[in-house]
Amino acid sequence: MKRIGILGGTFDPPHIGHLLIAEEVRVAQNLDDVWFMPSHEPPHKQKANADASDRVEMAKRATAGNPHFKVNTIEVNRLGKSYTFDTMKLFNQEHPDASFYFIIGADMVEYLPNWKHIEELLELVTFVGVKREGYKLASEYPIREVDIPLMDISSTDIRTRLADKRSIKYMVPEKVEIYIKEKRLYESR
Ligand SMILES: Nc1ncnc2c1ncn2[C@@H]1O[C@H](COP(=O)(O)OP(=O)(O)OP(=O)(O)O)[C@@H](O)[C@H]1O
Ligand SMILES: O=C(O)c1ccc[n+]([C@@H]2O[C@H](COP(=O)([O-])O)[C@@H](O)[C@H]2O)c1
Repeated sequence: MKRIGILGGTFDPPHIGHLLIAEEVRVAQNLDDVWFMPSHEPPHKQKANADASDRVEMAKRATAGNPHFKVNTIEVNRLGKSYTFDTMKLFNQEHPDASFYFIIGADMVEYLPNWKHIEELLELVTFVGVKREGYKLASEYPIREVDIPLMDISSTDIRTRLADKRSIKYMVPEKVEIYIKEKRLYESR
C-alpha cells in the first residue's frame, strides 16, 4: 500500500508554513509522497486573488526542491467549488493501492463539522491535524495529530505585506517571491 499525504489549499500564495507542515507530517506518518492540491475555488472562503494557473505555478516552484512533493491539479481542472469529498471519492477509485492522509491546520480542524459529507469523507481519508496560531487542535472526529513548530504565517498576511510594499523575504521560497514580483501579483488589495 502506498501512503499518500494530501495538502489541499488555496495557495494564494504558497508559503513556508505549507512546506514545513507537509514535510513534518510526511516524516512523522511515514508517507511516500505529499501531493499539494490547489483548489479551484475554496469551499468556505472568498475566491482566491490570483488565478488558478498562477497558484499552480507557484505551488510547482515551491515544491520543486523536494522529490517527495508533487502538485496535483485535479481540483483546478474540475472548476467550481472544490469539495474534498468529491476529490477523495475519485482518488480512491483511481488508486485502490493507496491510502490517503489529508493534512489540515487547526483552523480547518475546527471547521471540519461543516465539511461536505464529513461522515462519509472520514471513510475515505485519514485526517492529520497540525497546530496553528489562534486555533484549538481538538476535534470530535478521530484525527491524527502531528507536532510541528508553530508558525504564525498565512497567505493573507503575505498578501497584505505585498499590497503595503513590505518584505515577504523568507516567508515564501525565493522562487515564489521572484514569480510574484515578475507577475506583479498582490500589488493592490
Ligand atoms: N502557518 C500554518 N500553520 C499550520 N497550518 C497551516 C499554516 N498555513 C496554512 N496551513 C494549512 O494549510 C492548508 C492550506 O492553507 P491555505 O492555502 O488556505 O493557506 P492560508 O495561509 O490559510 O491562506 P489564507 O490566509 O489566504 O486563508 C490549510 O489546511 C491550513 O490550515
Ligand atoms: O469539502 C469541504 O467541505 C471543505 C471545506 C473546507 C475546506 N476544504 C478543503 O480544505 C483544504 C484547505 O482549505 P483552504 O480553504 O484553507 O485552502 C482545501 O483543500 C479545501 O478544499 C474542504
